[in-house]
Amino acid sequence: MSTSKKTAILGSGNIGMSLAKGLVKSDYCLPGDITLTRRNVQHLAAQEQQGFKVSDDNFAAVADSTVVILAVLPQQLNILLDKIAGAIDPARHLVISVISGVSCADIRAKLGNDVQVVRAMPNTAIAIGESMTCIASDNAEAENIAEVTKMFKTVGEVIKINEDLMTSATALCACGVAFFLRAVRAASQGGVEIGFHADEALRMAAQTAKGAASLLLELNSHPEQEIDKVTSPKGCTIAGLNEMEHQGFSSSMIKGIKLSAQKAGELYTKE
Ligand SMILES: NC(=O)C1=CN([C@@H]2O[C@H](COP(=O)(O)OP(=O)(O)OC[C@H]3O[C@@H](n4cnc5c(N)ncnc54)[C@H](O)[C@@H]3O)[C@@H](O)[C@H]2O)C=CC1
Ligand SMILES: O=C(O)[C@@H]1CCC=N1
Repeated sequence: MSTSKKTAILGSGNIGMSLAKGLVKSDYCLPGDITLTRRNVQHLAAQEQQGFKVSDDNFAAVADSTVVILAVLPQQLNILLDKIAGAIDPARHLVISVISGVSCADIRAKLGNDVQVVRAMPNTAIAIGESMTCIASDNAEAENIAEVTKMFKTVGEVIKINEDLMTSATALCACGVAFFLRAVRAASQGGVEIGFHADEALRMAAQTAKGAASLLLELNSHPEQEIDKVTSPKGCTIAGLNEMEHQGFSSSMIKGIKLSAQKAGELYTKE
């Protein structure tokens, strides 16, 4: 029997589904502890087969849960909050929002001032237990922050930050998955040009990227420290690296992250 809290994930798209998968894979809870909602439940047939509860009734899903995870798009949120407001009991429910650009106060403005809200910004690597999740709250009790930390720690790393940095965390960590994947894709395309088949080039680039990230995380070192070990004098690494910098490699990554952070703050329109 599961001792986990009944959880409703409202909006089971890319991140909602990845989170559900990750929580079950890590044994945080059983599929039957989670109700997945979506407007068209036909899209959740496979998840129902796996033992998740599925529903298109957000109000009922909230009424049947104690933890409510909001995972719709920012532009879909107000309709959802209007629907569930009557089912939220501040004494019973903890609301967790993974929605970019929406503050805890924005959510309370719709659900009631007493409701405890925690924002969490995971990324899609949550499905395999490798998320970098940032969490923030302006009113949740320590016990609830601890529970959210525990939940997301089962599916990756967790850092608690100030809420005003949440849009920055979105750009660096959530959007960041796409940025690094594009870098791996570009490396593999380069690999094809210099002689490898596409599938092997992609595998080689991905494992190389994983090794590079692991060097930083496991040795606790700085990128330049590790780069210095690769760049032999008059060698081929520094030639390639400097050419990339001449073409704006670091600059384009920095500018992209700044634009994403700005955009993350503009995604939600209060009504
Ligand atoms: N995709 C990502 O990597 C990340 C996304 N986020 C945030 O998570 C949220 C969802 O993003 P995605 O999963 O990418 O979008 P998505 O479009 O894949 O998922 C949203 C889901 O919500 C469903 N939905 C919409 N209105 C609904 C309603 N009233 N009731 C039930 N379901 C409803 C949609 O059918 C869809 O399946 C966004 O706010 C985004 O900012 C946060 C971190 C990472
Ligand atoms: O692209 C987006 O808006 C969402 C938020 C972070 C990742 N995906």
